[in-house]
Amino acid sequence: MTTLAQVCWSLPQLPGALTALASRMDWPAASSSITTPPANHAQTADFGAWLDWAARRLGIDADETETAIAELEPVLRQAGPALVRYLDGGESRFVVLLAGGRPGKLNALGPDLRKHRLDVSQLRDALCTEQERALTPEVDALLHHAGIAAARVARTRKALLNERLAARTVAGIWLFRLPPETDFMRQMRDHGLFRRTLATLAVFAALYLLEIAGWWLIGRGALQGRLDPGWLSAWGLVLAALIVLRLLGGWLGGTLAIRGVMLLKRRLLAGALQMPSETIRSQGVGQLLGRMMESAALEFLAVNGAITVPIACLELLLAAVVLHSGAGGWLHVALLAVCCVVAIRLGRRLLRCLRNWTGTRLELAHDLIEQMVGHRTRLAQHAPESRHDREDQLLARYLPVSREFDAAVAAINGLLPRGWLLLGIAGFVPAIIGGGADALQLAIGLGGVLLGYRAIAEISANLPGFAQAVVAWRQIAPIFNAAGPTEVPSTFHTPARHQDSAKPSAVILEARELMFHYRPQGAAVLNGCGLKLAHGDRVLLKGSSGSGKSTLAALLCGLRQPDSGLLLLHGLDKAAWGVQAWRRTVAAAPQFHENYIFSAPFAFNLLMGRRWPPTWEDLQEAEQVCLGLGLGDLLERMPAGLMQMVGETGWRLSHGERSRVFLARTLLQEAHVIILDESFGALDPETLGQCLTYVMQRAPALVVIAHP
Ligand SMILES: Nc1ncnc2c1ncn2[C@@H]1O[C@H](COP(=O)(O)OP(=O)(O)OP(=O)(O)O)[C@@H](O)[C@H]1O
Repeated sequence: MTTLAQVCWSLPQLPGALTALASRMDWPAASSSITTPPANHAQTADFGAWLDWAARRLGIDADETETAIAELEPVLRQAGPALVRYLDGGESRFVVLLAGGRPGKLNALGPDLRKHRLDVSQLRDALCTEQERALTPEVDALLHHAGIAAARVARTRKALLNERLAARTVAGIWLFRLPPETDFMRQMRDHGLFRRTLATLAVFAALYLLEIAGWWLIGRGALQGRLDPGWLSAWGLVLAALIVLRLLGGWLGGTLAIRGVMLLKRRLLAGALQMPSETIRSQGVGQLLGRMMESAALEFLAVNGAITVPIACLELLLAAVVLHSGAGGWLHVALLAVCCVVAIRLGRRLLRCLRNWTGTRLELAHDLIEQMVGHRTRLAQHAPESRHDREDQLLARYLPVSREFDAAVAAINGLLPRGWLLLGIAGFVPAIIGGGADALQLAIGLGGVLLGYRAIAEISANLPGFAQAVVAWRQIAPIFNAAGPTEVPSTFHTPARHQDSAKPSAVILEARELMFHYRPQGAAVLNGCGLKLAHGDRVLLKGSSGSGKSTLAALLCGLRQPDSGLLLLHGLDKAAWGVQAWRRTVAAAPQFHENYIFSAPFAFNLLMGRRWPPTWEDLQEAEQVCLGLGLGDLLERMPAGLMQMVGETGWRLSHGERSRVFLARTLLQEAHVIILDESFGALDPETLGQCLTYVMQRAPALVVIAHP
């Protein structure tokens, strides 16, 4: 039996373990090199940050999961590929899990680079050892007190420990998953979508063939007067098989849709988060919201019709084969082809109408949101009689377009299936008049017409949804394509902490000859701009409105990239740091109108730049910072204190309170450089004095943008 010691890896061996796993799994950047994790691995956050970096170097995501001990075994069985950390005599040990496994067994990659089967209970016990050890004296005391017989002590102790531990959680399991920005085909392949599509189509093809066989059995038996028990039982068997196949096809199609939608949603979310801020700004909330609503059309199609339309096309092909062998022969096939041509033309018309309708609808949605956001301004400044002029104009444009779209849908739903029935019946006329067809051929022809009717009815019902998805795709493709691989620095940097930068006079941030344009042809907003910031520096940046102060702040904190010039943080550029580490080290509070209080607990609004959920120490520090910024009174007044819901739907903070939350949020980021962009404007002189003193005490290096 494989023991845990045979498959475990030590901390220095981890880079080797991960690269071996990467090449085994064919991860997108499997050949990238990774450095050894920080020696001080007891700090979980540091190790997590290293693993996150190492996984991203190899082209994968590492998601840490925390699981209840009661659920641990099933979670471990489903986890691979994954990394599990446990403690052995105070030392961290790691197990690399591969996908798959048998009941009760895990597939683990050992240091000999071979696959081993490991009992899941061994790993579970190793993960729970520490917690079990802490509980054992208490449980033993209970057993002693209850006078449990010596022979039963071990079993009872185990049962009691299991019960006590069930609700506790275990951390240290990292699941490796392809990131949503990976090539979509690769993701579909890895999630088995191609295999499932083929299996679904194969099941439906078998289903239709069986259906035809069923007709053939019953039709031939009836026409030849041979409906004996043997024929009937064969027909019954075919019907039973049809039910099973239909259930199987439905299940396959359903799971295919759910997996497809999940992948699509992850990708869209990743794309939305990676969209350049300039694109987001230039499109406005309304348009973007409209686009995201469009994605619902794609989802609806995936769940309801993505597989139905191809299956209906398959059915149509079968109908053509059956019709060809029936009384109508080639005439029926030709009539079916005519029906398909009409369907294509109607489909194209529908697509055109839908594009117009969607464009107008999105414009309407965008306008509505603009009106809602600016409602108070409109109430105060817009003459009441002309307040709804624009809405009226948009509605006047929307109504005819909407009517045209409805007519196109009605034409497809009403005309196509019924039209085919008429054509199908007309296709029998020459055979009946000529008298060349026997009853069997007529029956086959009729079966073909009905099969074609079912397929055409299915296509017509799903065509509007299909067209909607095509149009929606044009809307959301930019979001889908915005998700791309992010640059991962070649070396790992331990997350920033105040004390790391605390060497007096050490230069933290240096900018030389920075140049920046918002538009390639426009004038430079910054030209030849330089700055040197050392630990303990306090810099006031002032200048006329529009002179580029906020732009410089955006360059320094890594929100924007300079067109030319040199920007170094602790002597390294942004490529070496990676965007995330850079932005953790240089924190900026945007101007008031660009900052936001989220509808969430007050503590979330304070600590969102550090981590969430918070540790106990985070909450204590957040409270201290609030006291330092004069928010202690507010904390006392809010019934739930730090956990009070604030924002649009919660406790409404005053202008000055908001500005101090923005200050606290930035200070709590543990950055080396703090940049405050006009953060004190809303404060009365006394509070301003208190906040400025506190910020000066706390910030390792400070840049204040202000109009003093
Ligand atoms: N996204 C943008 N696209 C084009 N031009 C922009 C953009 N953002 C800012 N600008 C322009 O760049 C110039 C510098 O803007 P910036 O916000 O940096 O000035 P500022 O010194 O911070 O001004 P203020 O003191 O008024 O806040 C301004 O002329 C502004 O209109």
